[in-house]
Amino acid sequence: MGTDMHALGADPAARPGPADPLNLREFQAAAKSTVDPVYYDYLAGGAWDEVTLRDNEAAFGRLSLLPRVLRGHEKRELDVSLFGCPASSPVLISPTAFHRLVHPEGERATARAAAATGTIMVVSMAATVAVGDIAAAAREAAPEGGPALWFQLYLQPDREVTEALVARATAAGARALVVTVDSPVFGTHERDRRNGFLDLPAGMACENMRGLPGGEPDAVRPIAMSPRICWADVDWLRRSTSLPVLLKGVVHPEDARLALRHGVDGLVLSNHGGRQLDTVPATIDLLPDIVAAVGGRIPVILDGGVRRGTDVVKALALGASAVGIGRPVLWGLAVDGERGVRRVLDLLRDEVDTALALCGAASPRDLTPDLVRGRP
Ligand SMILES: Cc1cc2nc3c(=O)[nH]c(=O)nc-3n(C[C@H](O)[C@H](O)[C@H](O)COP(=O)(O)O)c2cc1C
Ligand SMILES: O=C(O)C(=O)c1ccccc1
Repeated sequence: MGTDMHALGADPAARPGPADPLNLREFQAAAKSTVDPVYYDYLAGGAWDEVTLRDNEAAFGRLSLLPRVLRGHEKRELDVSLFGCPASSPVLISPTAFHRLVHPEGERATARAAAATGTIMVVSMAATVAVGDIAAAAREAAPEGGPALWFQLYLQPDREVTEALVARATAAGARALVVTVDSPVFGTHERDRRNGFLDLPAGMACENMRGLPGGEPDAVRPIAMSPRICWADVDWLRRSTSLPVLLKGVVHPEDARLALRHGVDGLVLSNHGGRQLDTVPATIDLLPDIVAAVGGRIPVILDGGVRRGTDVVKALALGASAVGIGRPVLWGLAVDGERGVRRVLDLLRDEVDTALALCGAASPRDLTPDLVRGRP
């Protein structure tokens, strides 16, 4: 056959076997059959009735793509650069807690896959491996420098603690700080209540929280979610670091405008994968209003429900600079460790490449809002 139908299978070692997942949803199904059901519920679940959880994915399905034809390009260029960090695709790894729940190597394996594929990884403050050790694993996998790690944090009521966390992330080489602002309290996950999943199993801990100021040298401090956190804390952080500061979880256009006024460098448009306030709209439905509020002054990264290359193309066309994926990374990690995460990232990158070509686009820059239609 003259077409490149099976390009994915060109390397026999990488060729999927008959049972290998072929897309991100099949990775979820494969993970479901191997992960302890209590942990699966923790990862897959959302808050209250899980309306937002479902809608994040469903909303992409309500949008259509209207491709352009005869645009005469040879190859696609998927590379992007965000805050001076080059990446091989506009898909980055959103921060998720507790990777060791599904794989003994935990965040180390995820970081190796990110490094090997040229993907920006946002390390969670609630990682089960310390950020310095995650960075070391990434360096081993891509000794020539590799892609960036960013660090996600919840501003702690005790500023000394936040300062120490920022210092650790900075020392580890993190290139940006992603401050999650949608969690003044922790959302209610009824699946976890039903299952009695309240804490990490013995032998696992939030390693970034170990040995912080005000505690015993080896003690792990609980992560505080504090309703007292306000814009003054963002101003303080902005002054206390030279790293780019992004806010994750801004969904109201007025807050996007406030973020600009407070000198924030970027936004992650996120509803926390439907895990915080339930019934918040799907992020893809909010994107046009947030992009309009920001007016191109800072990048907007979207996460929530991205499962296909067409989802990525829709978000980019509507003005996102990049997208993040949360759960699919955990599914890959659960199924096959580093290799599984690599496969998830490669599959999605290939889908984006094909979807771009089919839209008549040579790069994300060619994607414009007129390519996206609401379904009648
Ligand atoms: C198991 C799990 C843990 C998460 N932990 C964090 C976290 O520690 N910090 C954070 O800002 N967001 C966290 N998130 C939210 C993700 O960063 C992201 O917003 C969300 O998963 C995106 O949706 P998706 O899973 O549909 O791709 C978590 C999500 C999941 C599923
Ligand atoms: O589960 C989550 O979504 C999450 O954000 C989190 C935050 C702190 C600790 C564990 C998980």
